Amino acid sequence: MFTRVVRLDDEWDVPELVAVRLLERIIDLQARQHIVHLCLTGGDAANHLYERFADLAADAEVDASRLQLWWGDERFLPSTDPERNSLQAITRLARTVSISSADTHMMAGKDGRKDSHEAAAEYATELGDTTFDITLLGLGADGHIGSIFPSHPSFDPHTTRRVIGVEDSPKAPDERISLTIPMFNRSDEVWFMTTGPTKATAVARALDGDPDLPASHVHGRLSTWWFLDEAAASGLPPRYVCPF
Ligand SMILES: O=C(O)[C@H](O)[C@@H](O)[C@H](O)[C@H](O)COP(=O)(O)O
Repeated sequence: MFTRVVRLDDEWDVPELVAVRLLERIIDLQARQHIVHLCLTGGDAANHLYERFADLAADAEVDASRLQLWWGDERFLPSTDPERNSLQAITRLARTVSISSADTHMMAGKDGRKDSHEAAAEYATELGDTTFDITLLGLGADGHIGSIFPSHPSFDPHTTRRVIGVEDSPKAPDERISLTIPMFNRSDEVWFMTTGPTKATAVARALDGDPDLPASHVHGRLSTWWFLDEAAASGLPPRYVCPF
């Protein structure tokens, strides 16, 4: 297992580069296995990626029927709420990727459910023994990933649970659903996409292994990639960052 840090010299390059690499990896994986399982996330960096990926996928040989989309976390809102991570991703990807509902595994919306814990239990059942080929993650300025926050009950690197309900989230909305750190770590590859100066300290602390940050505990079974722009990489020692 290895970690690689890739620095790009312009914020807008990160979504573009990750989209190109993601397309290449999916095509490469689909040449070797029937189904590719992707675990997506929410946030601005992720949404910019989905836009770029849709641009590229229009002319590429991605077989959407052999692509299963999962989510690492979700905002616990009514299923039609446009603020939901899954709806923001699908709205962008479906522009050119013919995703069928059978291949998208969205975390449940509020819609009459008691709470996020009920929705988390449903997702754990749907997951079964599924593991992901690639998990995409953003990074909060506080070092959160998915909906796992520092100094918060959601943050337990040793839990045996795979999916949890999250209350009193420091990032709105206050109720969420999230895969746990051990579940993220069952992914073959974990890709972090992070841009902007507000993330520089969290990036440096995570790559330095600060145990108080959830991001420090997340690693792919085979590889972990950090795709950073200049500003997000600005807190790293020169030895750490190799231009792509
Ligand atoms: O609900 C969300 O937004 C995501 O679960 C969250 O984990 C996001 O990925 C990070 O907060 C980074 O978000 P940005 O890319 O917008 O900074």
